[in-house]
Amino acid sequence: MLSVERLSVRTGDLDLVREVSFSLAPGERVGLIGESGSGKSLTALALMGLLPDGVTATGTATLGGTDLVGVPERRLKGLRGRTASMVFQEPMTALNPLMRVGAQVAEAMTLHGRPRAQARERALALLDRVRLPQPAELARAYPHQLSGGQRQRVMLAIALANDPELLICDEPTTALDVTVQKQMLELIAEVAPALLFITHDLAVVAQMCERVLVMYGGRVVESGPMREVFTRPRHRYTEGLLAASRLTPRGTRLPTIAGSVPSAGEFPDGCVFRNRCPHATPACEAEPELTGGPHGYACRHPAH
Ligand SMILES: Nc1ncnc2c1ncn2[C@@H]1O[C@H](COP(=O)(O)OP(=O)(O)OP(=O)(O)O)[C@@H](O)[C@H]1O
Repeated sequence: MLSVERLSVRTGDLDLVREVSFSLAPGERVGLIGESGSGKSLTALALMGLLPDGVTATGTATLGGTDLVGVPERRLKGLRGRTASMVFQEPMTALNPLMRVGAQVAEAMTLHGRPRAQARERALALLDRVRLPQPAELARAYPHQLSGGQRQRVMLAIALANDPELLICDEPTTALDVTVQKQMLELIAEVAPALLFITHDLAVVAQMCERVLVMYGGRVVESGPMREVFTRPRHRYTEGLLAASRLTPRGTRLPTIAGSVPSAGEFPDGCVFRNRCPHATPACEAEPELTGGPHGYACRHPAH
């Protein structure tokens, strides 16, 4: 569905993203990870046609047969939100502070030609879909009257407004506290038609995605099924990322998020990362034989 081939992004004669290729099938969730400055955001912005002035993309990217790279801005405006939609890290800067949030969700649809009354009605349905309480009341609020988590849900409602084929999330939960972050991730996993998920947080990617692309210095240096990349990293940079992360390969099962994570069947013996176990306690640490398992990963603790 999304097919990216040799996508490069440059400014002047400086290459910022180099020949990135990948594909993403309908319903698939792919993580894009890598250290700060590795080119993750520019890759996403290139797919959205939202690169900053002076920064250009070459190569090809098609989504459902529609070209995304090298398309004039006038055409892109009509496509954006219907092909791919994006949710950014900081919703306060993306929302209009002077406009009620319901009107902002509705505007995303009227801009694409939907009649005003219909758009208003659907805006309420979307606010409900992203599990905002009392949508009719909430629609009349201004962004500053909402919590960070609620604003991020409004952004998600806007992103979903025109039934995109692909949702791109760039660190969508970094600014949220842990409990709100978890709820938001569950919601994204549930509503995304297909997902390209950008993050620094390997634990989050392990939870959300089936496949992962690792970027380093503007290139994709490694890609593959999440489990493979995280348990048998081939690139030294990925090894370093894993070592520096909270993930340690001595674990138990991932908590289930909207059925997206590999089931115990896909992970022989429930083999995954220890810190993803919702029940992990210091007692498990004290009893290594319970966390050993045949692969060195499966948690055998009776309480789990
Ligand atoms: N407008 C711009 N002009 C010139 N260089 C830029 C521009 N925007 C980004 N860059 C550079 O391109 C590189 C990739 O940036 P990008 O924002 O894609 O990284 P990232 O992996 O998303 O990082 P982060 O995780 O910090 O958001 C960086 O070296 C950055 O400094």
